[in-house]
Amino acid sequence: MASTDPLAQAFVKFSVEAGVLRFGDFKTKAGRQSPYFFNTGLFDDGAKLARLGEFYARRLIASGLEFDMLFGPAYKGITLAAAVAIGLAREGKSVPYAYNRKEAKDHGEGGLLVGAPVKGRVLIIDDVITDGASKREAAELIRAAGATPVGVAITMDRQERASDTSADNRSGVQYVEQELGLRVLSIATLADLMQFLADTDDPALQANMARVEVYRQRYGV
Ligand SMILES: O=P(O)(O)OC[C@H]1O[C@H](OP(=O)(O)OP(=O)(O)O)[C@H](O)[C@@H]1O
Ligand SMILES: O=C(O)c1cc(=O)[nH]c(=O)[nH]1
Repeated sequence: MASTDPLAQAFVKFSVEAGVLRFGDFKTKAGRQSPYFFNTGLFDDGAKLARLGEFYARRLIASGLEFDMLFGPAYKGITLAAAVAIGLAREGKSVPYAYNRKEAKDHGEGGLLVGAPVKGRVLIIDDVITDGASKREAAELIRAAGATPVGVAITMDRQERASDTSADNRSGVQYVEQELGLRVLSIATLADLMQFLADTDDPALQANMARVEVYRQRYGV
């Protein structure tokens, strides 16, 4: 469980300070009461978005994963893919990016896809994975365009089972890796979050550790 990944630790700290990673009582998409929630939509100004793009870019470059372009699934993935494209360009790796509309446009240039032609090895950029259904849809869109999805980059891997009702005990990340054959890169994980709580000298933050641990024991993978 211990994590000493400096990029992940810096990212958790940044996310807590930005109010994106919060502690309290939150309902997840799976219907669980979670003691923490990561709301990527709260990277809501230019400085935070620029830093977020930098974190993704550094994680992607460190991973060694080879890709030709980025794809951001609507809606949240659109902004994120743009931020990552800028972050990568700042690291000296400028790549094309594209995104989709949720509803096809029937006038002007028309269609579902916007941005660079979708071709080659495509990396999907999104916020989180819950059960992986929307990543499967994104991968299908990419394949339908004649390109090859190779991975998904997200902010935080919650490392918890996707469902309480299915016999499948895997997390959404494991599903995407094993069933869709895509590599998943996350800037940080639940393990990184727990390490941050263990190390912080802020007692108010550290007080959340016990509840997060209970949650992890119950739902963690
Ligand atoms: O495990 P997954 O099936 O990938 O689900 C997770 C995705 O679902 C939500 O987005 P949603 O598709 O609702 O679109 P949004 O970006 O418009 O909120 C969420 O923001 C994730 O991106
Ligand atoms: O499970 C979810 O729905 C979920 C959890 C989380 O921390 N962040 C998020 O955007 N969704």
